[in-house]
Amino acid sequence: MSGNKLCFTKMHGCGNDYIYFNCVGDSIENPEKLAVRLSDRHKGIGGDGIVLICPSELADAKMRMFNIDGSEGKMCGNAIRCVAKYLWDREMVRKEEIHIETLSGIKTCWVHAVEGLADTVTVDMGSAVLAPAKIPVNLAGDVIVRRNTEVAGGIYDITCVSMGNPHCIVFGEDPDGLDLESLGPAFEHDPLFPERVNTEFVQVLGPNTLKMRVWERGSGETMACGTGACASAVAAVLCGSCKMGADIVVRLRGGDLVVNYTEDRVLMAGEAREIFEGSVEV
Ligand SMILES: N[C@H](CCC[C@H](N)C(=O)O)C(=O)O
Repeated sequence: MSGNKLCFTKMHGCGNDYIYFNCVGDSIENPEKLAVRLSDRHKGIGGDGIVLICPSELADAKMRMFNIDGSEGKMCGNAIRCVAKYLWDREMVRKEEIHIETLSGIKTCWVHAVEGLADTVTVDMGSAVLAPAKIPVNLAGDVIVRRNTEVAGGIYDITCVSMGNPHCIVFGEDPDGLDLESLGPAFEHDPLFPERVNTEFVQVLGPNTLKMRVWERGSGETMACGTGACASAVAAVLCGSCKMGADIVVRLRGGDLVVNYTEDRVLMAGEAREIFEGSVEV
């Protein structure tokens, strides 16, 4: 540890909680290592990873996020809503549209405020990417939709979508009955996915309503995954269970997200919550 103290803000979106650092003034050395140490729920602050809010020459701010294992995610749906809230609440950015640079491009956020503070945020998550090579997944074909595949030590019908990060969606019965501790890593580390994968286990509850559990690449099971909710909604439309252009409610362990998938973009809306601030020796 360098011995200096850094201020942080603990925030979550549907229970997907991260430790946020305002790097507009400070830079952080070795965020990969910091993510591992501070995410520990017993010896650290506790969280699904860390998020750096950095200056950007292309947008209002730049978001970098690191999973519990220190790997950097290219996009994070729950975190980007919290970054928009952070910028709005502190009057760092008070605009109708807030543009945030990520490793998967610049995303646009719209803040919905209650008594002057951001309550929910809508994000234009960009287009869903379906080409296997761009997800990436080592399977042939134009798209992977309910493809019967040998993976994770069994045979599953999988659908693969990228929302700037890789997702594998498995439809079935109530996911609460699944042993994610063994199933999750088996998918995450299957050689089918050269960059590993986030895996969503989804039950169709009714028209435009899904129930989802997720095993995240680099973080394990989380209470919610924004990009995963988007990928699951896209997959459900591709499989004919949900309608393109409809508001699809994705029920996650930590709360609900609403996703609207059209040909050219995926919109996601959900809560963004600030829990506490603190300082930590880094
Ligand atoms: N574990 C993901 C990043 C976090 C995504 C998730 N927390 C979200 O809200 O989108 C990855 O390595 O691709």
